[in-house]
Amino acid sequence: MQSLFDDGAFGREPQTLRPGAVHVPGWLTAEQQDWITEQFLSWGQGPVPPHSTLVNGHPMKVKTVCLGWHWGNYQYTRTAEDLNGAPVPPMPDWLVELGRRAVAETTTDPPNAQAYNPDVAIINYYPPGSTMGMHQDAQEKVNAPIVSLSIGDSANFRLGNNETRTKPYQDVRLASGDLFVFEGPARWAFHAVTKIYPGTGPAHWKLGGGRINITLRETGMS
Ligand SMILES: O=C(O)CCC(=O)C(=O)O
Ligand SMILES: [Fe+2]
Repeated sequence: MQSLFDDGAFGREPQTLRPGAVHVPGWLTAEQQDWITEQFLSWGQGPVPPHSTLVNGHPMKVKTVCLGWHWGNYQYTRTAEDLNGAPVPPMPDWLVELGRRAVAETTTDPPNAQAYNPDVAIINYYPPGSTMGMHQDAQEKVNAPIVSLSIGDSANFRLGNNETRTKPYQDVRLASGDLFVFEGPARWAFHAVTKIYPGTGPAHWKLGGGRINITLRETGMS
């Protein structure tokens, strides 16, 4: 596993959409994507099962599991209060390290990377045809970066402005293995996933269809 995430395993050029919003295509190798997919399958075994979080009283189309903290009822808790009450598994060290490396490679503010200590991972599975509406990641109490990793079918990711759910926004296609980081002036950007492109995932991918997205965040809570 150590060698799987060694120096040299990463390498594509970052593309800055706007200050603080950086896309790195193909950041994860096929082997890393497969390994993370195996972890995804084990996270799905519980103790908190993949579930549809309620947003504005409606179940989201994505199925979610969390590490570190549970996200539900617009708050972070250590147990899944809105589901089975089970404690959330801890954040694995390798995921914290991966997040730090992601920030180190994309930030314009290098001390950010050293200081980055994500304590929650939200792992979403998008079934074919699903979407996620415009929202801000707003339940965190600190300004630390959001690190997003995508595996499986490609998606249209919409990066909006910081104030409204409407234009101006920019669309970017996130493919399997892509990294997206939003920090600093883009940290509180509204964003959405407007489309999953069926049949675009890697041939080797164990899940076949759909998409996994992992976001790493700092809650600012203890
Ligand atoms: O799936 C994505 O690319 C974004 C996910 C997201 O915005 C979230 O989990 O809050
Ligand atoms: Fe989000």
